[in-house]
Formats: sequence, C-alpha cells, structure tokens
Amino acid sequence: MLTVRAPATSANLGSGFDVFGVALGAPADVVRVERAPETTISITGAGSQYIPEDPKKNTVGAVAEALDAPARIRIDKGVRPSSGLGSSAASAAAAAVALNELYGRGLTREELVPIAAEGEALVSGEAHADNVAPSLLGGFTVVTDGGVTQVDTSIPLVACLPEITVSTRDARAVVPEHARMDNVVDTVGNAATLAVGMARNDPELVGKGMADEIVTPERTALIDGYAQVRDAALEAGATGVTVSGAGPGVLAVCHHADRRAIAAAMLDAFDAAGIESRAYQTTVGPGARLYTD
Ligand SMILES: Nc1ncnc2c1ncn2[C@@H]1O[C@H](COP(=O)(O)OP(=O)(O)OP(=O)(O)O)[C@@H](O)[C@H]1O
Ligand SMILES: N[C@@H](CCO)C(=O)O
Repeated sequence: MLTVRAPATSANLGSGFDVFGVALGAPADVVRVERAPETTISITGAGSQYIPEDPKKNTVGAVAEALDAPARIRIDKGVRPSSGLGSSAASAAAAAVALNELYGRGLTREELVPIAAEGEALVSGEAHADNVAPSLLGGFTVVTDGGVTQVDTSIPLVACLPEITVSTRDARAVVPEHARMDNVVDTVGNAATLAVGMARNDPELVGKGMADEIVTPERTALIDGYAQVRDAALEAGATGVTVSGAGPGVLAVCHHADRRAIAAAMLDAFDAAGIESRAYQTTVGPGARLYTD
C-alpha cells in the first residue's frame, strides 16, 4: 500500500487568476492506494458526506483513468470540499503521485500536473491547474499554457474558512468576460509585484501585489461578511487579503508574528456576521509527500 499526503492550496492570490497558486502547510488530504482490477473509492474526514464515491464523479477516479491505473483508493479528507482551499485538487494531486508510483509510470511531478488537472475538469468544467500544481510541487507556482514555474518560499499565511459553501462552478459563472485596459494594466503590475515578493520571501510585496479589480470584486459578493473580515485582518496587521481560490475561504498574507492576531480578528468578524469559521495559521509549504508502508 502507498500513502500520499497532499496539501491544501490557495489559487489566484487576487492578481493571478487561473495562474498563481501556493501550497499551504495545513490542512491536507491523505490518499492510500492498492492495486485492484477496477477502481473503487472510499472517503472519510472533512465533508466526506458531500463527495461522490463513484469514480466517474470523483477527481481521483479521473486521475486513475488518465494514468490507466485501477486501484482501491481510500481518501481521508483534511480539506473540506467547496472551500476555496483546493479540496478536489488535493485529492487529485495525492492520487496522481500515489498511482504513478504504484504502477511505475515514471512521470515527473511536472508531468503529473495535467493529469491531476483532469480531476478539476470533472468538477468545475475546466482543467485549470492552479491548485494541482502547488499541491504537487509545493511553494508558489505560476501555471501558463507554456507549463509551470515554481519557487520555494515560506510566506506566512492565515486561511479562514467560513461554514458556507461556494462551488467553483458557480464562482466561475460570475467571472467577467471583458476587462477595462486600465484594470488590466494595474493587475499585471500587481501580479509582477507579487511574484517578486514570493521570490524574495517578502510578505509586504506579496500582500501589496494581491490587489485585483477584475475578478475578485465579483466573487466577494458571494461571501457574506467578506468586507468586514478583510478590514479586520488588515487592521490586525495583514499585508494583503483576498478570496482564496473560488471562495468562500479568505486568505491573509502577513508577517509571522501577526498570524495569531489576524486569525482571531477574522474569526471574530465572521462571527459578527453570524457565520462560524475556522482559521489555519500556516505558511507556504512543501508539495505532496509519498510514504511507503
Ligand atoms: N476527491 C474529492 N475531494 C473533494 N471534492 C471532490 C472530490 N471529488 C469530487 N469532488 C467534488 O468537487 C466539488 C468541490 O470542488 P470545488 O473545486 O468546488 O471546491 P474546492 O476544491 O474546495 O475549491 P477551490 O477549487 O475553489 O479551491 C464538490 O462538488 C465535490 O463533491
Ligand atoms: N482559478 C480557479 C481556482 C479554483 O480553485 C478559480 O478561481 O476559479
């Protein structure tokens, strides 16, 4: 049996819609695989009751099919689905690493990115790879048609997850089809600032570079209490705040010493809006890890 732990991720980071992503130190999914004549899936853990065990409807089933690697697959969910923390991607990334090893396919982590993205196509209608790439490779990733660029970094983060759900499919429906050129110019500048900040491990540059006037404002409207939570995090010292992935998770970038106060401020602000939430105080971390029993 092979076991893989694959981390939650946060995609977009505001200015990098469908391009940027980071691996989170926590939470994570754990996937165990054994060879079998046909693929079966069982699921335990966070939100498992909302996730289909039918291989044709589960991201790990799509990965098993893409790798022609049937298996008995057990998923222990650390990442709740429809969270904005790359839940479906964490399972897909873990399965890709595990099944690649189980069947000796010999693919590199980079080569597994489009395979794991097949799972994302299944659940959100598009094979966007901005969650599976950081879950497989760790650190900060930039996904383009030309491939994936990755840099290791350890920027401190707080990811706050409210007890509401926003499906990626619904959140993609509000993305505007057109943008004004001045907003595009601003967003390109912010994205470049953010990327430099990641390379320099500088939370000030990363936070500043998350600003985005094109996609983020449309999505914040889907998250009750977002404005209050953002303001509370900024007051508590966050260098930048944005929607995590497609939401409803909210991501704050900060200095290490401010994480606790920011987490408390975000939890209180959601609470004041009548919404329970939990906060992960973490950093950008490593990618999927394989264990052999
Ligand atoms: N292995 C899996 N883990 C989690 N969700 C899955 C899995 N397989 C299928 N799904 C389905 O995918 C949907 C959740 O995926 P979605 O992309 O909406 O959320 P997410 O991965 O948490 O968020 P985001 O991509 O915005 O970070 C749910 O409908 C869930 O049932
Ligand atoms: N880039 C995707 C990520 C979903 O997690 C989106 O925002 O729709």
